[in-house]
Amino acid sequence: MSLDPRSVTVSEYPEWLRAVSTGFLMPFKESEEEIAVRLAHTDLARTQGVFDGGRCVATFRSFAQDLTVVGGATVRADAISAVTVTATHRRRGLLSRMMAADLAAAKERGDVVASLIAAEYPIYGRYGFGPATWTTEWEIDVPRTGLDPRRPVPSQEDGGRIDLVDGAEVRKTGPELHERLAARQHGVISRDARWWERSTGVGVPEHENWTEPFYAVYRSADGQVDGLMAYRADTNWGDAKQPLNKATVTWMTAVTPAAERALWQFVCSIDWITTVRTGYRATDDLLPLLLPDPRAARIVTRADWLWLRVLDVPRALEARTYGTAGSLVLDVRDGTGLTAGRFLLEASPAGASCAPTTRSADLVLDVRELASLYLGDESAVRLVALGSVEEGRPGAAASADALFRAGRRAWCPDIF
Ligand SMILES: CC(=O)SCCNC(=O)CCNC(=O)[C@H](O)C(C)(C)COP(=O)(O)OP(=O)(O)OC[C@H]1O[C@@H](n2cnc3c(N)ncnc32)[C@H](O)[C@@H]1OP(=O)(O)O
Repeated sequence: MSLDPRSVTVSEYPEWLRAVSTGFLMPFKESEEEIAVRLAHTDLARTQGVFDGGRCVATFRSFAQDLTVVGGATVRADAISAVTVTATHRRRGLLSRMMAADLAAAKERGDVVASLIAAEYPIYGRYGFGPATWTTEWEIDVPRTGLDPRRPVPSQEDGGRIDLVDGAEVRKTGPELHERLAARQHGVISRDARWWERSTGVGVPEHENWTEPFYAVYRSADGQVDGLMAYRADTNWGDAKQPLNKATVTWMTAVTPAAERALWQFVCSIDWITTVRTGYRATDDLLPLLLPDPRAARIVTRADWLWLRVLDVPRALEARTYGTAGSLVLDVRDGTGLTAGRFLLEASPAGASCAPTTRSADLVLDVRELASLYLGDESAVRLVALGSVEEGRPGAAASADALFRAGRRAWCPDIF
């Protein structure tokens, strides 16, 4: 029997969902109601499966996403998720076929990039994806921070205030705050209403054992919500009756340095809390330097995060802004032919134009290296040193870095 990827029907969807669980090595526990909720949020035309007899043995889905690029504009991304091939059917090319079908449809639709969070580093480079953002998690040894436990937070001079709020308040104020973050932070992706619901316990399946976090909101002196933090705490006490509780931040959004400072110092000031785990943050997060002793924050995770695949070089490069004015000829190699070609980029801090050219190339690179350069998070000079980008003109990589690099690192706060 031929094993061909195809879109999944409504009646096949529960079996498809079971296969996703199997692929991710998780028991399948979804109730009929939970399956119906998931189905209502799934575009079956973009949900692929491979069936062997009655059994689903491969899964893949994509959905529309907006990605903030350098300068604050957004591009439409083909967000890829739920990629699995059951162990019995692996390494027969099923992922490659599902990926090819999805990327071709995304190109046809006019999506500018494709995006995903890679389970393992070696999987997606062959399809033209490259790591475009990185993430870092810290663990803070609170007694070592140098923060004075006798003082209130935020400090009286700040004028802002922190309040604990409930999930309904988070659903009300969170989306606008995220929009403000997206307008200033490249690498941020759109969140739909369901993200806010699930993050506050609405519609979370019982078997996920969700527990309500604490939500802290920071309001500036003029009453504007500039930051939100969700955290949970454990109940660890030492043998000598000392509190040794750990707070784990599940997510934190702040759009001003004052909000960032106040929320981090707040969570580090809660009585009993001796350890704070920050969750996945921007690699250049202000956090360590907001503490009197930054070494109190120890890096526990540093890893690639959002991977991109450029589908339309001119539109991708025209959407972002650049650090300086200049031009660059990029010879982009793309094994699939989706967006190969030689392009002249004429860039400036105000914007750019990009079009096919016959001029000689300044840089020769694969489309996956372009993905890593796209949000300014990788250095062309470094990629030349690694042998993965070739200079057609001496000094072209340094010129590319002057154009592409941004003042702050790219950061994607979400997983999908
Ligand atoms: C966005 C997301 O959802 S990330 C989640 C990805 N899913 C998982 O990690 C779940 C567990 N793993 C799996 O389900 C599968 O092994 C998959 C989806 C990673 C790969 O599916 P397969 O059908 O086996 O891949 P396929 O046969 O198309 O392989 C294509 C190529 O990638 C290579 N490849 C596939 N998976 C891996 C891997 N994990 N590590 C290294 N190489 C890999 C194959 O060797 C093959 O190489 P070749 O073209 O040189 O011959």
